[in-house]
Amino acid sequence: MLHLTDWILETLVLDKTLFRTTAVSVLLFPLLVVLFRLLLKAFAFCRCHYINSQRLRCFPEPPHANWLLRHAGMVLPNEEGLTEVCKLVATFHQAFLMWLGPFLPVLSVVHPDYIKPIATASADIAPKDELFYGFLKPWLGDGLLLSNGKKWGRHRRMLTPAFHFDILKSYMKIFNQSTNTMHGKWRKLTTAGAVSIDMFEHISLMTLDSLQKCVFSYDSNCQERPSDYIAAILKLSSLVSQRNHQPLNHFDWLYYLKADGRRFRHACDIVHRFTADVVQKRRVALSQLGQDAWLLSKKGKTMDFIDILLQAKDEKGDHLSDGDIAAEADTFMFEGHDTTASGLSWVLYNLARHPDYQDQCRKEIQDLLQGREMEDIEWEDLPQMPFTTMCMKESMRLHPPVTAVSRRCTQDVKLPDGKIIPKGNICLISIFGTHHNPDVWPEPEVYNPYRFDTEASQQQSPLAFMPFSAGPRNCIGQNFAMAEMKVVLALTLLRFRVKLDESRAVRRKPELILRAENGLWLWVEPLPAVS
Ligand code: HEM
Repeated sequence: MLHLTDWILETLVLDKTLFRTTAVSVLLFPLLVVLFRLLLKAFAFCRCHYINSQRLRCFPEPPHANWLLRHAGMVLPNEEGLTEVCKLVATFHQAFLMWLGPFLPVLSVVHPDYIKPIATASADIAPKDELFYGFLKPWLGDGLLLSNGKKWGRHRRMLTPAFHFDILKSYMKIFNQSTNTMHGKWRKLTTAGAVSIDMFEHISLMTLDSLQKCVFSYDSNCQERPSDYIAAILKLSSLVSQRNHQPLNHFDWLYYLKADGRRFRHACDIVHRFTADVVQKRRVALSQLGQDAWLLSKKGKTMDFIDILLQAKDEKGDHLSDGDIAAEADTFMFEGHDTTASGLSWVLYNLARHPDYQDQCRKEIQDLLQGREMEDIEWEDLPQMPFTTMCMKESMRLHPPVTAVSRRCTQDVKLPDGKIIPKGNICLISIFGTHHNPDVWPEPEVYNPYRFDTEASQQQSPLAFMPFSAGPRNCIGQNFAMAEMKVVLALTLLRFRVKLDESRAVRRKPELILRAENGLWLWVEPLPAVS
């Protein structure tokens, strides 16, 4: 009996041990598999990284800041950072490789010959890289700026007619009106004489006002009284710029826990609600009236972007969805306001630094408008201000509103000297670097509008000057922007003189667009009307 009990106990103990051993091995096996897979992945990653690093060795590298961070933090988004870029470009005339930490190489390209194969490659071979634009996604969705592949191609074809000259022509009245509103404010501010004004603040509001009218036919009167929608766009632009420079906030889960993340969500909601509302109401009107009656109702009125996008059709005759139209409208509002405001603020700054050129522009515009009853700039006037246009271009060379665009090569890209950019790498097409490259533009820091006279321009590579980028993904709004900038600049110089405010140092600040730290302040002095 005793013997039997012992046997049972022994068996039980044995079974328990066996059970434990089996349980451990059942758990251990998948763990080992996972570990093995991770090891394989790490090995594959190291191998790829090694091969990629070897292939990238043909590109020169500036000295590392330290062995771990390598070049990270070497080019900061401030005045010193831009000075550093100029030094790098003066040393490496075509391209240079920088490592943002041990594993992320970024090839900066600063010469037209090197830029050509990347910028003109098909949008599939050199798509946009998300690293620099990712934070805009919750706001702009799959609009033209952020989409890639087939969707981008279809939308680009459908949206191109929206920027046809016939359409842009009808926006001239809006550009004149919005400028007049801004100047009305300046007149009030300068009743007692010249005052110092932050160009960015005033001009950004004015470009937003214009865009809201061109995109939605909506007059929020935002230049004179606060508008929730416009405040939300300004908030979103500044939050995205801040987030770019705060590495911890790059993690979505952390960012949206913080106050800034919540502010971002709230501002996105305001913007999306406004856009969706306009699109929906317009869609209802179109379906209630029918295409023909709806078009008839628009006769004699300005067709805004929403109207044009509602009618846009692809090759199969399919229309854009409401969501697609909203994303494109939000993209135009974002991409069109700060860029144009930056271009305008910097040209006024450059003309304030060069009063002789400012006078020459003013004379050109006075001659153009001489004897006219209305002080309006007409569509036909735009080609009639060659010197003013040269000054604008030279300003966008020296202070490009967008300083760089990024691409990720999905195939090896061959450069003219035989070097290869290996597939998978990020290329930063440095617009600022190219515009400041002494090999491309002698004495690059000198503001000289004559670089853009007809003869000199013909001798330059078309990629030496590319404020609007180049190739298939260039700026779709460049003619819109040039027309608006010419109207605003011409009317401003006609009515005001701008001078440097020596008490406030101007320090450049490359964010999503090129700004000035603490604003760009100029003295604005009203001019007597010329009869
Ligand atoms: C001075 C003013 C402007 C400058 C300097 C400028 C510059 C640029 C640049 C450099 C790009 C290329 C971005 C990239 O490749 O990552 C771009 C793209 C774009 N721009 Fe502009 N822009 C200006 C005004 C405008 C305006 C007024 C609009 C619309 C109303 C606009 C709409 C767009 C859109 C939708 C894209 C994306 C195009 C695509 O990827 O197919 N831009 N812009």
